[in-house]
Amino acid sequence: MADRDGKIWYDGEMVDWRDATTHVLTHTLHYGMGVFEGVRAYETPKGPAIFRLEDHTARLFRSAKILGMALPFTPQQISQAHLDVVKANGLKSCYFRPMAFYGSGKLGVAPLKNDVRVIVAAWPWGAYLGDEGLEKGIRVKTSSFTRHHVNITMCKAKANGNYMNSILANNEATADGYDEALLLDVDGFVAEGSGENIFIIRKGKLYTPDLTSALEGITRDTVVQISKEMGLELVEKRITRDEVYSADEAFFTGTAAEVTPIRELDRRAIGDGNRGTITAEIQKRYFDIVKGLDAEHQHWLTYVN
Ligand SMILES: Cc1[nH+]cc(COP(=O)(O)O)c(CN[C@@H](CCC(=O)O)C(=O)O)c1O
Repeated sequence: MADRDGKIWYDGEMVDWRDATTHVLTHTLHYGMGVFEGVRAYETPKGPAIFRLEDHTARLFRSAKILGMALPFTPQQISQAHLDVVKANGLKSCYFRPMAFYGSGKLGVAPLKNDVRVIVAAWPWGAYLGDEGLEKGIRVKTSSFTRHHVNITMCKAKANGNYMNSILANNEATADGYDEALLLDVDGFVAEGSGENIFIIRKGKLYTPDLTSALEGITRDTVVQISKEMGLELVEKRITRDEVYSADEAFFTGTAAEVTPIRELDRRAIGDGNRGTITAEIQKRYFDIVKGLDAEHQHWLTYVN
């Protein structure tokens, strides 16, 4: 990634990719307290459009508030930075990484004297879990790592350090030949993927875990809206791993993962082991919306030009 061309928005300035660096004594590099987002822009008939930009910016600020970080820019400035980065790099579609971190200046646990730095980077990024995964579904393993207890770290903050838990889970799953991990909460109920929320479908009803130990996903919220428009009953409840085993369909949602079917959990085929029909419909509606092909959901799109 470091050898790319292009520009990155860094503390209010557009800098060359290679110059977007930080000191090795950057506080967040040592202690992991920072906040970030994953946002996507898609190519639409009216040019690039950023999906639910304001919602992502709002979550970035919510995450910072939860951690007690004061961001040195307004939400409007951060949202505008996304638009500027697309233009500066001439991107038609992309994945954004806005991130706020404590700079160098003082090491020691408390970052009180460290300035907060902010970047917005963007690059082309295809299917997070692979094109084949989008079409045929992915193989998932229940992780031996438990999702954080809600009072050990702040699960509603999309915080850099939270992702050590996700990395451990994802690394374990992929090392064992799976595509992604599913994490259980401290009580053994399904929480979420290492970077996604999860839905299951049984007898035509949609179920998703309540948000106790999971990130409040924007894609999850989009799918909740889509399911209502499809007339599907949606139940938010505690879900056990064997309810996933017994499901007719299952899928992950996330900005990076989009809507990725799960064809297998722990070597149990979900349904017939293929992308389910309801999943396929939700996935199609999702992609029509993000690609500007759905007139009813233009309010979720911020057009760059
Ligand atoms: C733990 C977690 N749970 C749920 C979600 C879904 O949230 P949303 O994108 O708002 O629907 C994400 C996003 N994971 C982001 C980071 C992936 C990565 O860093 O790699 C993403 O999908 O961009 C998570 O990281």
